[in-house]
Parts: sequence; structure tokens; C-alpha cells
Amino acid sequence: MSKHNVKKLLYSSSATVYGTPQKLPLTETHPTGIGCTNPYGKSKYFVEEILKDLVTSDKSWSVISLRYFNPVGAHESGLIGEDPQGVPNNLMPYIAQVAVGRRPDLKVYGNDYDTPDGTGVRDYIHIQDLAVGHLDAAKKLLSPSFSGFKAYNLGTGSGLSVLQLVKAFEEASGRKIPYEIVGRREGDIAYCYSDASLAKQELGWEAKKGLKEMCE
Ligand SMILES: O=c1ccn([C@@H]2O[C@H](COP(=O)(O)OP(=O)(O)O[C@H]3O[C@H](CO)[C@H](O)[C@H](O)[C@H]3O)[C@@H](O)[C@H]2O)c(=O)[nH]1
Repeated sequence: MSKHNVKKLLYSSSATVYGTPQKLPLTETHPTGIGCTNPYGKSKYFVEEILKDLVTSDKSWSVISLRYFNPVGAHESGLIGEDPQGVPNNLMPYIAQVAVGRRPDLKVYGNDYDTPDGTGVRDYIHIQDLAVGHLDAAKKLLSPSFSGFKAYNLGTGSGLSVLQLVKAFEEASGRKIPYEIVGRREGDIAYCYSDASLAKQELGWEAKKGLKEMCE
């Protein structure tokens, strides 16, 4: 980067930097790094801290960190999407593999959370909305007035439970998604959803695609 005089960075961060939420919805001012429930979230947090130090120590650098909530969905062409090899870790690709018959059923990790139906609630965001968020953030980063470090949430601002997502996928695909309730997965939290108003105010960005498009 230094060879090519690159001093502006758009960083792919994650909502997991917020750890276990102290207050919902999660705003960018929520503490980060406290109670990060898994190594992935910690590594995202550590890199954000390094980048903050970098822009403080060298004013020629500027950084925007995009804190993704739960990216899902595919491009409508069907050419860009998510089809992980092996057993998927994340909910949406697992549901998709059950829908096409590659796996017999979904294991729902716990229905005893303090949420409306007891299953985990997340803020799912369509990958195309996420992509547009990067373009809007890049415009901001390249504007002469921008300096320093700034973080933005990229989410829809609303939460959906595992069972709500299963139902939406069944409706969109016309396929039954058999599931079994099993124990909680270590490191999971009950709720995680964004306040995405800062990105709207400062980047002019907001998520446009709904649940149906996320499942199609
Ligand atoms: O087979 C599964 C997979 C997930 N879940 C549940 O579905 C919800 C969402 O789980 P995901 O794994 O899809 O998403 P997470 O919120 O756990 O993961 C997020 O945090 C991860 C870090 O741990 C990565 O950043 C990941 O990309 C991001 O989506 C959780 O309540 C989880 O318990 C199931 O019930 N069964």
C-alpha cells in the first residue's frame, strides 16, 4: 500500500465488534470489544483499533469501517451468491441447502432465548444493499473533506428470528424446511440488530431490499 501511496481504506468490519449488546438497537457509539463472544468478532475489533491508532498517528490516512450485520441473499442473475463447500456455519446457506435436499433438516440452535419465539434474532441484509453501501462509503472516503476514522452500521434496522427466516424462505421457495430444535450454539447471543440511521444521514445509504428478495 505504501508503494502505491494508498492512504484511504474501506474496512469490512462486523456487528460482532459490539459483543453482547448492552442496548438495542446497536448504534455506532455502542462500546466495542467488550464481551466479544467469538474470535472472529475480536479480530474485527482488534483491526478497527489498529486502524484508529493509524489515523491518529498519521493524519495522511483516512479509514471508514463498515460494520456489516448479517449479509444474505444472492444477485438476481443467480451468478453471484453463497454456496459454501462443506457444512455451512451460517443460517441462510444452511436453509438453502435443506431446501434443495442437500441436507435433511435445519438444526435450530436454541428456542429458549428471551426473544418473541425463543430463537435468535438478527438483522439480515441483502448483499446487493451491502454492495451499494460500499460505493456510498467510498464516495465519502474520497471526498476532500473526509479525514480520520469513522464507522457505519450496514443493516436494515430490524430484527428477524430464526423461525421467521425459515417461514419466509418456505414462502419464497415453495419448499418445506424441516427443522429440529437443538441446544444453543456457544458464542451466540439472543439479539443483534442495528440502528442504521447514521449511514442514512451521512452516506445517503439505506437498505432497500426486503425479506422476500433476500430469500429469492
Ligand atoms: O445452522 C444454524 C445456523 C445458525 N442458526 C442461528 O441463526 C442465527 C444466525 O446465525 P448465523 O451463523 O447465520 O449468524 P451469526 O449472527 O451467528 O453470525 C454473524 O457473526 C459471525 C461471527 O460469529 C460472522 O460474522 C457471520 O458472518 C455473521 O453473520 C443465530 O441465532 C444462530 O443461532 C441456527 O439456528 N442454525
